[in-house]
Amino acid sequence: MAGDKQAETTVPAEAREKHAQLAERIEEHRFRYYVKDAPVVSDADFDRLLRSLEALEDEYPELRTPDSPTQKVAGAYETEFTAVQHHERMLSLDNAFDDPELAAWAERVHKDVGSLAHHFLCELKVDGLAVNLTYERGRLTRAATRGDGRTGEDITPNVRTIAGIPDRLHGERVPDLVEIRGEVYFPMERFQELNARLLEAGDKPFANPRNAAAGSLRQKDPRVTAGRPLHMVVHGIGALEGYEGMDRLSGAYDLLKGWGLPTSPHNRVVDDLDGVRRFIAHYGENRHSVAHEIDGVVVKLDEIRLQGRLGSTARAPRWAIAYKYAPEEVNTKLVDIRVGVGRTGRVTPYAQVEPITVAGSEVEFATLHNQEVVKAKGVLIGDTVVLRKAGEVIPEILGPVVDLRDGSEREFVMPAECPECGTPLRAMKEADIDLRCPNARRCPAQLRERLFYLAGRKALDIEQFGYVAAAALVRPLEPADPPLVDEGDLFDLTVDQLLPIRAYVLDQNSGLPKRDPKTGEEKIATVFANQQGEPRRNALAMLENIAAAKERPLARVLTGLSIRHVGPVAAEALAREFRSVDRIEQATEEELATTAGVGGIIAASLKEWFAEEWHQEILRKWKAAGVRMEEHGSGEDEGPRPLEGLTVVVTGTLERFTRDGAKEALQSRGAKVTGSVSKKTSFVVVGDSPGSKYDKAMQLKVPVLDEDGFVVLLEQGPGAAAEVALPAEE
Ligand SMILES: NC(=O)c1ccc[n+]([C@@H]2O[C@H](COP(=O)([O-])OP(=O)(O)OC[C@H]3O[C@@H](n4cnc5c(N)ncnc54)[C@H](O)[C@@H]3O)[C@@H](O)[C@H]2O)c1
Ligand SMILES: [Zn+2]
Repeated sequence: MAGDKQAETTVPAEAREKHAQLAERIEEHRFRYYVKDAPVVSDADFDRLLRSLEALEDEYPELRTPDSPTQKVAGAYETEFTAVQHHERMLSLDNAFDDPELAAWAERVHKDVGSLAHHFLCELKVDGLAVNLTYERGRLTRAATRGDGRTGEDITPNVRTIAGIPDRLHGERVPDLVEIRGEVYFPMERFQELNARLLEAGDKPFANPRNAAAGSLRQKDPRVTAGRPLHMVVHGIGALEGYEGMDRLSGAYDLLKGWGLPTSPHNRVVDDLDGVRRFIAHYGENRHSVAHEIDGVVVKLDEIRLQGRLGSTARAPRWAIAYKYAPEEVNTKLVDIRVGVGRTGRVTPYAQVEPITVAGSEVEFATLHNQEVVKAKGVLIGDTVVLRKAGEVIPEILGPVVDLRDGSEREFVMPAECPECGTPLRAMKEADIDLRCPNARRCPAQLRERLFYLAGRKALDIEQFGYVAAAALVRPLEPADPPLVDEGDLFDLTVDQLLPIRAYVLDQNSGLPKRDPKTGEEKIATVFANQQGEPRRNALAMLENIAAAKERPLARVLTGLSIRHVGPVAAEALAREFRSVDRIEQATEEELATTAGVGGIIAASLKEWFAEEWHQEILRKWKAAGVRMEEHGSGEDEGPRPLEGLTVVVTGTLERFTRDGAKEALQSRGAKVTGSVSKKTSFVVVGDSPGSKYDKAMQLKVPVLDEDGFVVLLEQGPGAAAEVALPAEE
């Protein structure tokens, strides 16, 4: 192609120029990534750059010269480490970003192997740094980074400090020479701690765990590496001498494991593309059940001879592909650090970032927990930061991209006063890191959060009573006096009180006013009335739902009071034991503390709560309004309690019930549900993968019910259930 003069002239100067620029940018990012261990763009952004270079080369194949960044394994740099040759080349991987790309790869494989039997080996793509270990006659003689695939950096002394990498292979048939390829990673849960330590010592924090792995391993002084919690997972074999008979890669891994190498427990051989898809889907959903970060799945042809038949390009093997998951990390700007006030007055800093889409949702705020965490992360306002959104978890900031600082960044200072009511903040106990706003009753933020919680699913479950309504009732712009100064008057609200209210429309994530996307102005609304000044339909529904909520069971009412530490589970236990708010109040701390599911901390917290005069007033007002503050008497409206007196343990996963659902079904029929099996246990209900409780039941000869037996117990009672219980055998 290079000699094709005619074709060369068809590349417009513009495209040539663009290609050169892109290539240069890519090389610069690679240098920052592989040598400095401090990239300034996210992997996703980097991949996009590389892909646009590829697209350009697809259009003008003449641009695809051997020295293009698309054609080589990145990493040929002069560094402070000694350069060493790999016996066999270390390659990169081709990527598939979606199912059609994966299918196209599988199709090519099928075509190339023809009718020969073959399997796919699915592995997790560990997000770390590639290393090559050379074992000669079973002894680790050298460890190197990948480098440009032929030549890497000698990091032998560093690698020797990693626990889990054997110095000697054991077993009988150890080869004369073997190159072991694998990934070194830094566990996510140790990452923050490392940055905190680095900052304390005046060193630069890492932006994410991958950089921490690379930076920890590529240390001039191996003692530094030794102090870092690095791990390795094996994912390939290079040169091999003096060993015959490896025919499947999966089998080879078993062999390596036997020699003492850290192989992955997650690898799986599947028969076809559908099996691959299932593996990909499974780990897409369980990405965080694994000890290391995953950025994808690597699919390999398992038959080693067929691998040889497919061969490799200059950059990557044809017999493997990396399926990439949607990135969970992005880089964005830390616009500000604000503080929010929670239901219990706790004041927590949170990050406001330039809005960005990550893992499928738009993110503008990320949690920062407390002022110590802000410090430990080493982020400054104005920094470019690495933001991570893992699954359903609240977005978090991992670390700053220090190399992009320009000096305009500033440190966050925790405010001394509540941002919403101006009360001086303080720690409630001496050792507390958390600061709180002590104005519990009237702080608009605390009251708003309490009301929102009270109306939520876990408490009184009042539909149409959302965050915007809570905010409007507590701190309207008009009228001057808010309808609610605490939750006492909630059940006495009237339409007439609602109609004149004008308020900011607040965003539930930030507690800040929402903005009009067009004008950028803060949204203000008559929340409960339409333009004619008539009540909105959902405002009327809200009032109806508030009235209906007076009839909620005691546990929900208790939960709704926002008593510290009294969540739905404790409330349930209290309601069951004491059956009315009055009796809970009259109980001694001792009695409360010894109640199953309550305990000392909750008992003390309850005593504190009842001692507060304004709490008493809430109770008086709610009672007067007709809120039910006791369980209905043991009689008609409670329903029969056919399982009264039984103690039941549920273990393992049931198909037709969630754990909570099973528990509730038992409790509502009067049974006591406990966590451990004893002689007093009436039945043990056993689902899938039950564990030690099942063994214990067998040992103590407690009747065991499977899921069908459980249904019998619920529907027909203990007598019938005993008939279908598994015989308690020796
Ligand atoms: N942010 C930046 O500035 C920047 C710069 C350069 C590269 N990068 C990132 O680095 C990656 C590109 O590097 P690459 O060329 O090494 O390609 P790659 O990471 O996409 O794939 C190849 C590598 O995957 C690793 N790997 C992990 N698990 C594996 C397994 N089970 N089996 C086989 N290999 C496994 C191996 O180390 C192998 O070298 C991309 O994610 C890219 O975004 C980022
Ligand atoms: Zn306050």
